[in-house]
Amino acid sequence: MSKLVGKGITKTYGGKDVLHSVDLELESGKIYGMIGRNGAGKTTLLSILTAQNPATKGSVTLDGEPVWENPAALKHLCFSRELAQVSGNNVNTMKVKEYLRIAATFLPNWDKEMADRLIREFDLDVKKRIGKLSKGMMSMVTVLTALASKADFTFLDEPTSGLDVVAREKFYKILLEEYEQTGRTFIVSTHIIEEAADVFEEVVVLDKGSILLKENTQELLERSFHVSGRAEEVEAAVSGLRLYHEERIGRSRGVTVLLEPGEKIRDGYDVSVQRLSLQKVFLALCGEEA
Ligand SMILES: Nc1ncnc2c1ncn2[C@@H]1O[C@H](COP(=O)(O)OP(=O)(O)OP(=O)(O)O)[C@@H](O)[C@H]1O
Repeated sequence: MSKLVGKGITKTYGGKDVLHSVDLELESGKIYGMIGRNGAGKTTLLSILTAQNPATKGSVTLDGEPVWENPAALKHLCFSRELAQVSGNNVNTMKVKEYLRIAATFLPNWDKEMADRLIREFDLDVKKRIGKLSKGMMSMVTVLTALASKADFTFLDEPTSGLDVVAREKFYKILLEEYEQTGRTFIVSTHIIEEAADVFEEVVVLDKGSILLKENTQELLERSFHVSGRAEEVEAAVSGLRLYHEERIGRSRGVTVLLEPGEKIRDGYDVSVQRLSLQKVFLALCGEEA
């Protein structure tokens, strides 16, 4: 089993730390979801983990070997970021097929057959110039590049942002098929949390440049609850627990709790206890303060 390990990753831009000594271990054979608010540092972290951007401090290793300027390690990594963000004039004037031909030369495990199949599945016109593609078609090119790279650790930054709902479903279906057949590791950052929640075996929550949580998605959902009712009943039921989010309407109160081992919501109080979706857990963790 391979491990990609980031240790003490700090990134400073213009004197400001945008990543604060981040430690992160990614194991092979999992699909990770990375979620965080705008500007949390997701793209920066993914680009550092794949050695496309140097860390100001800290290290990234694959099975103990540094990845920076190390072709032996880099051939196992692929970072497919939004094409709209990387397109310079050179890329914009390229036809899709030229872009893919160049990608194939940079990615040592390129699977041409898979690329051709995905071109058909996404109905992509490879004769079109990148600059003339719609946002969704650009997303398809980046998704296709990531999947056909066959890299052991494949990072996708907002892969579904430009895709319509049909194409998004198709993307997750293909991702799961590929994962089941190959056991490759995928790290997917997304803002569209709910539709991806079932796909992510583990979820990494990044908030203001720090990792707030990295956990099996199912286990996280099993310990996350919303407790509501009359304020005094709720207070008694959750007394001693850490509250992540809180609403008050008149004499009613609602709170979100993430139970730690050994903790429980106290019995015997007149409260409603509900499970939360991943999106609600995320809102409680990264939304307004409790
Ligand atoms: N090249 C750069 N120069 C200066 N600041 C940068 C640069 N790249 C990113 N930043 C800053 O670093 C912080 C994190 O940005 P990053 O793009 O990593 O966040 P993100 O979580 O991917 O955001 P989003 O979800 O909006 O894409 C932001 O404050 C951003 O302005």
